[in-house]
Amino acid sequence: MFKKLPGDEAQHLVSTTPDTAVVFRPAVVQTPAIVTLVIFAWRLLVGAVRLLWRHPIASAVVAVPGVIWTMYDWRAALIAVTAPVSVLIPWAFFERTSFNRWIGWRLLAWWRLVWVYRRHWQPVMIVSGLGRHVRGRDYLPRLIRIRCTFWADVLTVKMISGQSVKDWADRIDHLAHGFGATSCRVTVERSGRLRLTFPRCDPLAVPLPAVAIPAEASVGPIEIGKQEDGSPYRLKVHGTHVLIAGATGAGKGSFLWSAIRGLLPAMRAGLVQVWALDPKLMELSFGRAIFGDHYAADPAACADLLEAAVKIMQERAGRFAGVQRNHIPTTEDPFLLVLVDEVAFLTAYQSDKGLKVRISAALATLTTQGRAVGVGVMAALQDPRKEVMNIRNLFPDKIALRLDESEQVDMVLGDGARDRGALADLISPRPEQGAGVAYVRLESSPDPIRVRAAYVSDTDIRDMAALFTGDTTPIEMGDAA
Ligand SMILES: Nc1ncnc2c1ncn2[C@@H]1O[C@H](COP(=O)(O)OP(=O)(O)OP(=O)(O)O)[C@@H](O)[C@H]1O
Repeated sequence: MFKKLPGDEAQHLVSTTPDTAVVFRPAVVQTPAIVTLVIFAWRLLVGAVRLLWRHPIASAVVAVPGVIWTMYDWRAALIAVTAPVSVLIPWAFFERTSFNRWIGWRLLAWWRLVWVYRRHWQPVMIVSGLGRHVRGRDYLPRLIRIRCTFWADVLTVKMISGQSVKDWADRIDHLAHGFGATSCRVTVERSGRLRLTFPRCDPLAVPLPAVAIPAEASVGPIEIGKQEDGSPYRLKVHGTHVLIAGATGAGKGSFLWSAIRGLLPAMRAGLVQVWALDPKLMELSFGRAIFGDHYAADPAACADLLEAAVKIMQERAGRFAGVQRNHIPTTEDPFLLVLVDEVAFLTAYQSDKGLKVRISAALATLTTQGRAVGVGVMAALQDPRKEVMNIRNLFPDKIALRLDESEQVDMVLGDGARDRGALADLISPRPEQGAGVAYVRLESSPDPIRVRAAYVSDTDIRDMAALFTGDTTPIEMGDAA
């Protein structure tokens, strides 16, 4: 009835645990020496071919001088080694960027692969639970490729069949500490393959000066600052709504002012109007001249301004219906951006119930219907809890600056954002290091990206106001306020 297995059952097994597995001592088969030798020779051959295939350049670096030495003499081999080195050293010193692109980052990637990732791969995978050790065999995710950039190691990994992205996202802490990095980000490359990013340094640790005012009038995307890979970070404001959340002093103002700065030429050309709601009377009042009549600070004036924006929106919707589905900014129908600093002052913390209802209704109407007709809302707030901001899900694009608690990250950026590496609660509270640093999650991508907004100083704002009000022709404003 039972199939007989090779080997002996271990006798006299004493256990007090009822479900102890039955242990078999494996049968020992004597292998002839020649078979073992053939197996080892075959493995050596396969290993050599794989080495040549995977690392042709490294193999050539070692093999070519050896071959020259054998064919000629050691002097020829020495020349073969020193000639390229005498080219590489000046190249590395004087043309660092191209040297790194072609040689430096590849060498570093190889070194990091050998010294960090391959060495620690098995223990990190097993201990974190991403790999399994079953009956003496390791089942590990495969490390397919490693690429180094100036700030991070980027690994391509093939998951074990049956694993999910969440399995990895839940273990970013294990991975980061296991491989000696401060954090780890997980993104999906394609089905079954993940990209893990381990930062080696923080390229956003230094404050950025304000971005130059664009020469051309444009409604965006507006250059706000930098991304981690050094490329400019551009924020879309036309055709969306943006929610900016951050603890006090996190640098919300730099996002608001960088957006205004980028839109300034378009404002001068009459293609954009920025309406400012400044209930704290601090942030936006500084450049009040830029907003003209479309500035409100006390809650009643804020409600009026928002309702005026709703009116414009509805009038446009009536006119555009059946004629056009997307808004194109013109001087007749400019893009209208409603900026709200500390929106909770107008909603959750508003003691006048009537005003609170009017403001909440106007904001909800603008965020649900405004983007197709060229009305956008950009709102900043400190506390992202639902009871404080119950319409936060109506903002397609979200920005999380430094937050006080880890739970707030998903409240702002949406479910799973923190697991994927948006560690907004760990952004440095030191202004020079962390103010303006944020994780952005766009409607179009589930992967949060880390950016830093440029700092628009008081002098920059004063210059912007002077530029806007100085030699410009007055801009046609809507009949609000
Ligand atoms: N992008 C930035 N780069 C460097 N430093 C910045 C940046 N943004 C702001 N700071 C610094 O951080 C300080 C606080 O910034 P800011 O007032 O914009 O924060 P906030 O989030 O608006 O705070 P609050 O909600 O209290 O108004 C600024 O005075 C400035 O010194």
